[in-house]
Amino acid sequence: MLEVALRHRFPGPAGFMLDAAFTAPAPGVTVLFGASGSGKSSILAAVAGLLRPREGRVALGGTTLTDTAAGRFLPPEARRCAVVFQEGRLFPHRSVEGNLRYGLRRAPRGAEGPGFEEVVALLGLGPLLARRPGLLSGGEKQRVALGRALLARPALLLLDEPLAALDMPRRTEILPFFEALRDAARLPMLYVTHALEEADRLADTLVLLQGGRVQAAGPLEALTARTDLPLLAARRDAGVVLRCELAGQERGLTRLAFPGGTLLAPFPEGPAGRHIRLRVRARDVAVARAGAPALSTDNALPAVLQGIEPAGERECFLRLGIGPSILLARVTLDAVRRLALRPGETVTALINAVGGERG
Ligand SMILES: Nc1ncnc2c1ncn2[C@@H]1O[C@H](COP(=O)(O)OP(=O)(O)OP(=O)(O)O)[C@@H](O)[C@H]1O
Repeated sequence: MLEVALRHRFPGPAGFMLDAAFTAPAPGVTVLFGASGSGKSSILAAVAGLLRPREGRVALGGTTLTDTAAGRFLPPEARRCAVVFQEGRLFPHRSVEGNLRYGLRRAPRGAEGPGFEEVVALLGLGPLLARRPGLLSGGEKQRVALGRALLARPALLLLDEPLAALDMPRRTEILPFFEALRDAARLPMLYVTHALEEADRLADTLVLLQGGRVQAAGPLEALTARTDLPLLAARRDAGVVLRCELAGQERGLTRLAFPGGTLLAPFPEGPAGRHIRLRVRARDVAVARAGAPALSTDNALPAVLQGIEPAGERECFLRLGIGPSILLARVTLDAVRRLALRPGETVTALINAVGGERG
């Protein structure tokens, strides 16, 4: 378990007030998500020991890193936290291998963790070992920085917008490595981002921050199914993240199985059983009365209308239960009236998965 509770006012007449607390399972990826200036990096700095909060407690597993009430503040170098920043901060005069071996030398004696070969294979660094950082792309640099951090065998990996300096193609290229790391390393990670796509793909736990406070924290899927959190629900791409398994091809589309049903989507083919996450946007879901004629949508699933929740003046979210899974549909109040929808009844959920994004 990672426990964070901080109260800190930065100096200055209108000094920013951080007043944030959350707990998250460890190992696991905890994503701090919020707009610029919401306090994400300050929390990371406090966890790393780079910021000494006025009041607060930070603990990981059985180890208390900060406890101001007890006068405890472990210095950064005693925390076994490795940090990866936006720009990898590699040693320019050392080769990739030299940078990685530097990480290995920093590993505490007896600390468990992946070995050199394992990290090189996990992050695809083999062909780069002899190169100097100056000759690497931004994405390659970040993979090396990640490898170096891993080899120091940290108890906690802190990632401060590690993809923010990369363009979209590079991000797409490197995200699978972060996913592989999440799945392979039994390591707690605290990941700062303001990109929802990264949260969708990597988070086990999501912590939503606004103005230095935690708006909500909890499992990713549960938070994306809430309609009362403007940080998520007011977005154009508001919707639920479903954990799916690839289950073969059909009619030129990929079958994605999730608890309670399956969806067909134009998703890249992959080995059956592979786990993926799919964001099903609320505006890509509509409802029809059960037994309605087939439409152009590829997916029509029976669903229980669990609730009708406000979304602005003229629209609302329909909460749809499909087995144990929840989907949201964003529809007009007029549609609710026309169909005379009532919570508790069974409807047909029409899901246009074309717009759903891979995650
Ligand atoms: N050392 C400092 N002294 C004074 N104010 C600070 C200091 N560090 C951060 N702040 C202020 O605290 C607030 C939160 O900053 P922080 O960097 O934690 O936000 P963030 O969510 O990580 O933003 P970004 O996504 O832009 O990095 C900002 O208003 C910032 O100006």
